[in-house]
Amino acid sequence: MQLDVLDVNKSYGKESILHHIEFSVGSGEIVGLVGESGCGKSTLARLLCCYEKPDSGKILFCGEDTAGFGKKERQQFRRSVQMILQDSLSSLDPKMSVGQTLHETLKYNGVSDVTQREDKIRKTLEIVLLPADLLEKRPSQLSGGERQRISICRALLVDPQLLICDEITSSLDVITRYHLLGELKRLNKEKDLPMVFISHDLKSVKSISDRILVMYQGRIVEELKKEDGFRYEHLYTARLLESLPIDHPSKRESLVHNFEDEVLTAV
Ligand SMILES: Nc1ncnc2c1ncn2[C@@H]1O[C@H](COP(=O)(O)OP(=O)(O)OP(=O)(O)O)[C@@H](O)[C@H]1O
Repeated sequence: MQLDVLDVNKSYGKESILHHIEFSVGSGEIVGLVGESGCGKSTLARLLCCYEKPDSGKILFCGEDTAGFGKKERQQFRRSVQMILQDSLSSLDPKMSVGQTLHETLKYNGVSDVTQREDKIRKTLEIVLLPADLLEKRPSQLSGGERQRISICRALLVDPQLLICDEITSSLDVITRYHLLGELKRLNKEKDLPMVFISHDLKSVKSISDRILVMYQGRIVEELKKEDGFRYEHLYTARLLESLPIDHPSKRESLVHNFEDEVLTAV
């Protein structure tokens, strides 16, 4: 898998949102994307998934220009590039049990055999560490963390080549958040699955990413690399890092560090 974003620009009406965006995601890489609210992260995510088109510039998926995709190619692309959103409750059908939703996903993607579907769902639930009895429940009967794992499970069912995660941990408590990050990192290692990980939470982004792109007012202003200890030079990045909320008491703080260490040492 190779995703190349080449000089992408995007406006809504007269408002220019993205300016000369350029980056690549290679096989097995996790690329973090951070920036203050409104800087264009979700807009970029929608472009990456082909839900919207850039005004100019190109997005190449495995060397193919996504703008040139016909209906069939776009369908195949949407299967290959799965987006997981923050609000997992609204992305799951409230009238369907979790099991029905997962079966529908596989049916839609051409798996007509029920036994095959059951087998795949069971194996994928194991990956996200969820028990099979959750399949009977409706989304409203699950915790936020369980719903988020179901969203990840649904995305994984179709064997994606790239995951785009947009603020998927922000509504979770700190323990569930770091468990999920650990699972995503494990998946990345086991399946060589590349990800674009968008978040306001720099701690989460640093714990999971190989590289971090820093966005400011629709531009990528800096790229931080894990091998350089995510060293930054831009004043804006310093402000982003320094304005991290430290609103938990010291015991909670040390728990966060322990979980971070766990995530980092488990991989
Ligand atoms: N469909 C749209 N039509 C018009 N303007 C839009 C549309 N979608 C986003 N915008 C504007 O584009 C800008 C960037 O929005 P975007 O949601 O991409 O930012 P973000 O960095 O993801 O923000 P947040 O971190 O708060 O989610 C905002 O000013 C927003 O109002």
